[in-house]
Amino acid sequence: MTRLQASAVEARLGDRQVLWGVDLDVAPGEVLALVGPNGSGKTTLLRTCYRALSVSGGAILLDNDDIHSMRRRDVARTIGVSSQEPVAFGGVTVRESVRLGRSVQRGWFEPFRSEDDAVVESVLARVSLTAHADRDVATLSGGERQRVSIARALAQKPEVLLLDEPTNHLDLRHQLGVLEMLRELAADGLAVLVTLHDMRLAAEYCDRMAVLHAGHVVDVGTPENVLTPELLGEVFGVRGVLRSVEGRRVLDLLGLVHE
Ligand SMILES: Nc1ncnc2c1ncn2[C@@H]1O[C@H](COP(=O)(O)OP(=O)(O)OP(=O)(O)O)[C@@H](O)[C@H]1O
Repeated sequence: MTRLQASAVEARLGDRQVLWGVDLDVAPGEVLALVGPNGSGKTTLLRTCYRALSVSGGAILLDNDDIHSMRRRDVARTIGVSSQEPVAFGGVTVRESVRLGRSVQRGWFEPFRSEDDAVVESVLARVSLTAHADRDVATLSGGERQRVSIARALAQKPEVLLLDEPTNHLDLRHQLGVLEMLRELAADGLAVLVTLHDMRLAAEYCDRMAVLHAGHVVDVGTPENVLTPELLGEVFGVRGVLRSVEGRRVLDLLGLVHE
């Protein structure tokens, strides 16, 4: 199993520096939620982690190996990604789109085997897409496409899983379904890094959370340690209280902070 680390990561977009000295450590077996206000750099940090964006300082490490010194293919095999980018343009079925995840693992020119088909069918079932497997992805709803993107990442059987807002567009049942699934994957030993806007879901389902604010990590730790009224006020401009109900964390939001 593989550990993902960001070490003093700096990143630029155009002529703007967007990440400043970011340190992060995602261990096998944990779900780490990356939270922060709009524009704080969450997507940018995720993109540096899978080499979609080069760092301008520091490094992204997979078990102490800098991903920029690794073969691109080894990085792609280790890290599964569900990003905000479209899963496919028209003319590709759900099943074909998910099979692409298998090809990353198997190699593009290797023939498909029956075990690859079994993996594809099992991840389709896991995200409730079996009934839609033969549909063109262009005809799917936003939530169904979101699940295709997650299924494709899972088909890869990655050791590190990165997800950018995986609950976007999902109805309540599927939001909880995806987050329960991330917990199961972590229990299987994956290192899971997930950006989430919904702080209530982040609080309930993650092991630890990292808070980004204007490109800086301002806090990392358990939700109990991080989600203090002070932090919620200073970083998010809201009032809130974290409590425990039947052993689950519940974040109550109590409105905006008024100066
Ligand atoms: N091409 C670009 N050139 C310059 N700045 C950019 C570019 N793309 C994004 N940015 C800026 O970089 C910052 C970080 O963006 P990023 O998308 O990583 O934030 P985020 O935390 O994921 O935001 P959100 O919660 O809104 O999805 C933002 O201020 C954004 O405006």
